[in-house]
Amino acid sequence: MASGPRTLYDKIFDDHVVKADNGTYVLYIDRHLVHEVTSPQAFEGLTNAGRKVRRVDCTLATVDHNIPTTSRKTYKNLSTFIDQDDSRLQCTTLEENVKKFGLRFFGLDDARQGIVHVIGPEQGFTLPGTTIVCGDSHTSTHGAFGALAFGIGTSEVEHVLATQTIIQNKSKNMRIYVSGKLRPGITSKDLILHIIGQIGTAGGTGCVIEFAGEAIEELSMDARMSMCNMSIEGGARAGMIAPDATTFAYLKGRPLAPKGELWNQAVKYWKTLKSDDGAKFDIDITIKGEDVVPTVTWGTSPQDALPVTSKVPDPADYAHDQDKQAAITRSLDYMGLKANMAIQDIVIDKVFVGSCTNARIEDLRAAANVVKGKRIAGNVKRAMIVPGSGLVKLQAEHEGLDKVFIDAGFEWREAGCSMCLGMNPDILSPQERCASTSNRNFEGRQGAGGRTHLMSPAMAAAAAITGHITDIREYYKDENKDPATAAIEISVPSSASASEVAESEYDESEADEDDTPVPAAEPAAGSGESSGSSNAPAASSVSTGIPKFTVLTGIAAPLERSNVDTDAIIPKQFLKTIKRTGLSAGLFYAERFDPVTGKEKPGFVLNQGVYRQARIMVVSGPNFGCGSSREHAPWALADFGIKCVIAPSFGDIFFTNSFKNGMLPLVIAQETIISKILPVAQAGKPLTVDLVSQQVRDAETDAVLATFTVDEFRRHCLINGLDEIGLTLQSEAAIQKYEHYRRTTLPWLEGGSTLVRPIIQGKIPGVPHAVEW
Ligand SMILES: CC(C)[C@H](C(=O)O)[C@@H](O)C(=O)O
Ligand code: SF4
Repeated sequence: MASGPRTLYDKIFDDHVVKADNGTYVLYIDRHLVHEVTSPQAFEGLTNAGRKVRRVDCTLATVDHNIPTTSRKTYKNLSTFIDQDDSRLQCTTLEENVKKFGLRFFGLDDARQGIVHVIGPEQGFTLPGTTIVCGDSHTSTHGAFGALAFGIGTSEVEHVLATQTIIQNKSKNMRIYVSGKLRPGITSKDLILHIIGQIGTAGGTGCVIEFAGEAIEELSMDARMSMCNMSIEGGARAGMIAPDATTFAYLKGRPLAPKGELWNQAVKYWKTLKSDDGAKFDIDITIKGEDVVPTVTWGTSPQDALPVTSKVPDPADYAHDQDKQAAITRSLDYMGLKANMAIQDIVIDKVFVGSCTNARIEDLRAAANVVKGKRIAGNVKRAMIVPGSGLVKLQAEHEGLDKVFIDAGFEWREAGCSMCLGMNPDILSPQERCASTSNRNFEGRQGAGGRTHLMSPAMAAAAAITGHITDIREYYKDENKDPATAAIEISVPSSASASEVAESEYDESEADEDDTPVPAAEPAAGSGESSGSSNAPAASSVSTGIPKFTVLTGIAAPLERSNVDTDAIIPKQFLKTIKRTGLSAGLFYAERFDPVTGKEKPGFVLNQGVYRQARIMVVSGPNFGCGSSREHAPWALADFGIKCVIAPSFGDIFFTNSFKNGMLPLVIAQETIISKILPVAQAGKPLTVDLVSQQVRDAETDAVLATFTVDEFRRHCLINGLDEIGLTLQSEAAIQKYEHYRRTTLPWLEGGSTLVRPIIQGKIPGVPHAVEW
């Protein structure tokens, strides 16, 4: 536990410790969000081990990534609605699992369905001071409420389902203080892109970022969510903002927020959730709010963010930094851009307003205001508005925004992840260029060969009208609009705030009359009994085990790159599986195979000679495995035969995911890698990675090239092949003790009056499943 003045992160962390052992903590998880892509293997693991979901009342599931965003007017069921076989299988598998384990589920016939990070806050499932996880990297979004929210891999999803806890090490505290005010027309999306441009995609590695300062306090909840959403793009484990009056006003009256006396108790506690004066931050950065201008990305990493008034970088200016020069050259080539061209001269083909970053009601209002009374430019082939949830869609329609968009030539879609990731039919064609409000511009992210420019909703809307990237300030000037008020010009009917729409969709008394099978009665708060319940098989603490890792000798493949994201390690089309095996075919797919012929590209290291047998990968640059939480990345490496990756640093979630699969992600100083280890790999010679003696050796000469240390608990689990779920379940008494503490100290987090009992799709009277679809 932290002593002395504590940060917001320290406070929430300390309040959730079930067990501490030498720097390794078992943390209780208050809220677990589940979606179809990262859960099938977790539920399969539970089933195989005969385990149940510990807290069905703290778990909420939906489908979002794989679903088409076409009209649901004729929707009957998931099986008939989704054409793609693998997408359909993932969705129906989730549907079966929520039935089997008795979980709450918002399916496509439920107005509350939407992107997992939009629906949690909307329902009041997300609350200040809670720990929130999801098998999705953008779980950081929920930190906007002063929650400790972070993405996890599928093995951890299984761990949370089974134990309602997670094993954690303490992250570093980082503060990004935004002083002063943002200038008129500048949004939190510009601010977060600006910040990532400054700190880089590895800037927050190993940290939890607290965003603070006047400019942050002035942001609405929707705007705060956009900021925290992208803290993962800054490499952080989580982002958070202290809860305040804005937070409480947003939450009050939400269906799952506490009510009555519990609300008062909760607010009293929530008001204590701020960093103490004198609390120590390991990294403290100040950004001047007034320095932030409309910001867009030009390249293939979120850190390639520049003011819209700038020029595309020139590799010739980076002769002093060869890594950077190579990265810029590669990005320019992929993006089809010329060095030194004005960013505003970049002509676009498509526009996507959507994603968990920017598909909330305020985002749609901002975009609608820009396009009202206009038509999209002739060169824009397609412009899509994809609301973040069914309730955002209803609200927007209530305000007439759908009509504004349709009149301007936009498509008005149903809720889902859509073109943010292209796991569904909404994708870019090769070489198409998109102005996008999403969060990732990686190669192939929105479709193989597609080119993404990240920006705010207002800027994406302006680009749709002008046909090229546009400075929103100039656009507003031409329109004689005041940028300070432009985003809210479209009137909001006072009778229907988003929370009221959300509220109207759920009536607890009606749900109580529902005939949904209820797994088991919830004990009253403070009764001392475990309040989790499930109709699934009883818990088992049998350890199923992971492959052991002791000493590994094998060929090491060299990869001279930085910031290798998990989208590159395994692209989205390979995530549509319900298995953990057979993924090597997708490993580094875009780099290994020609997209048209499917033939191997001879230039990629894993297609060359001895490296086809690689057991180890040696990466020269930092931040390997950044981005998405997909555990498919380590699964694919392991399936290929690579059990150890050596790099100067790793993306947090990839790092953890590797250990859970009996693999070793090994952090070694960059100089040592470049001078001692990489040459052996480049010569096609074998290396030995010895976890027992913590050494990397030249396998032929046995010379020690590097020594290393690995967190003791993780090393112990790897060497002995221990399954962490089995280990954690042995701490049942500590978990029950914590649950008793939680029931008595933080009662608003419990079942009973504040949390609804589990509900199954299509079973709640009063919820407009068919609405106007
Ligand atoms: C599918 C999921 C693992 C992934 C994530 O973790 O971020 C996705 O949401 C993404 O945005 O790439
Ligand atoms: S980043 Fe995109 S794909 Fe991932 S959860 Fe958000 S909207 Fe969905």
